[in-house]
Amino acid sequence: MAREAVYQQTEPESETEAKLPKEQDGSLRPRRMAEMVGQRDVIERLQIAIDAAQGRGEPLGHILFDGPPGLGKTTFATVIPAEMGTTVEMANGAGLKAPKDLLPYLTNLSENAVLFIDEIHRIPKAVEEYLYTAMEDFRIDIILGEGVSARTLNYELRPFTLIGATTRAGMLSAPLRDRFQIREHLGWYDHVELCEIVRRNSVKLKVPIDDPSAQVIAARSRSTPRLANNRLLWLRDYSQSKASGKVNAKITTAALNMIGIDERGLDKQDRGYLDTLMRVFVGGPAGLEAIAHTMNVSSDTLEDEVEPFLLRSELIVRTRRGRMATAKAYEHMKMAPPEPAS
Ligand SMILES: Nc1ncnc2c1ncn2[C@@H]1O[C@H](COP(=O)(O)OP(=O)(O)OP(=O)(O)O)[C@@H](O)[C@H]1O
Ligand SMILES: [Mg+2]
Repeated sequence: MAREAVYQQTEPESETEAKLPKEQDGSLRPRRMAEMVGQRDVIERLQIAIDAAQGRGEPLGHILFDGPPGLGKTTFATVIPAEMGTTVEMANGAGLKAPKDLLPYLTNLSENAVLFIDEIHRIPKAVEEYLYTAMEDFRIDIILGEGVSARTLNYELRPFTLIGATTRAGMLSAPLRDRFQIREHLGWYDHVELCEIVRRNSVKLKVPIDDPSAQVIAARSRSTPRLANNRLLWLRDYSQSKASGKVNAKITTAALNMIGIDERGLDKQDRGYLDTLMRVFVGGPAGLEAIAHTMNVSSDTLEDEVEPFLLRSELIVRTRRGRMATAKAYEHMKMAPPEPAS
């Protein structure tokens, strides 16, 4: 069961568990921009900005990355400081509950260093307001005391670059969003790019993968590098324990079938969603909350992690009255569509 949680990214039960799937492939994370696969246009624009900032001896403008989980936001936030030859402080929006939580990060930053705030949409308004002056003027105003005895201390910060990452760009307030000079949306990876990531990482992991096996993994990784890495890590374990270290397309397919990942890359949770929508709600329309309650998972998880891929694969559609399963979904799940109401 613990293994399933790692490889399949099922609904995390706690903060620590939530970190597990992400840290698992830490050793596979590219260290430099040149090691990254895909996102060519993003990389090209960033390289221009980095060159220009370095030429001027100034910090890079603040950067906001948005996009679905596992596409490289944190990776960019770690390779950019490496390219700049500077250091990075890592914070998480969920941990910055009050302005005082932000202070140690801001005051620790060395000149032109990077502050990375992951899940930046989760910072509360009071913290956000501190960030405004920090981002614009490299200054923070700390209010000490209360009422009539309150006084403001102005604190000069060393120039720095804020890199924010979010899976929910729409939840960011306009004033915060507008303070980022560079905004990049990370999109899905194509089949060729995923094959390349699998191939490169198989070398790092010393898994002797052939091209057909890499294709099987790529096809079942939902256009997401993190999932490709997780599938590859599982394949390594599986082949060591079941196939004396040998890997071919048949072994790869058996390994992925065993953890419930089908030929479209859907996992148990995705199929659970389709099953709920098709069986319990007779194909829909059904509201997100109702589906989430029936499945006993949070609606955020469904909206962020399950639905984007099902929508993109045209297995479900979102209508004004709720979610509906498509004919393609019935075909994929090998279920008979409901009789049309007469
Ligand atoms: N362009 C890339 N080239 C090669 N590997 C990549 C690339 N982007 C991501 N990866 C791999 O995918 C893994 C997940 O990426 P990353 O942690 O950067 O995603 P993320 O966008 O920050 O996701 P989350 O929203 O869940 O935090 C990385 O550890 C890395 O190994
Ligand atoms: Mg991340």
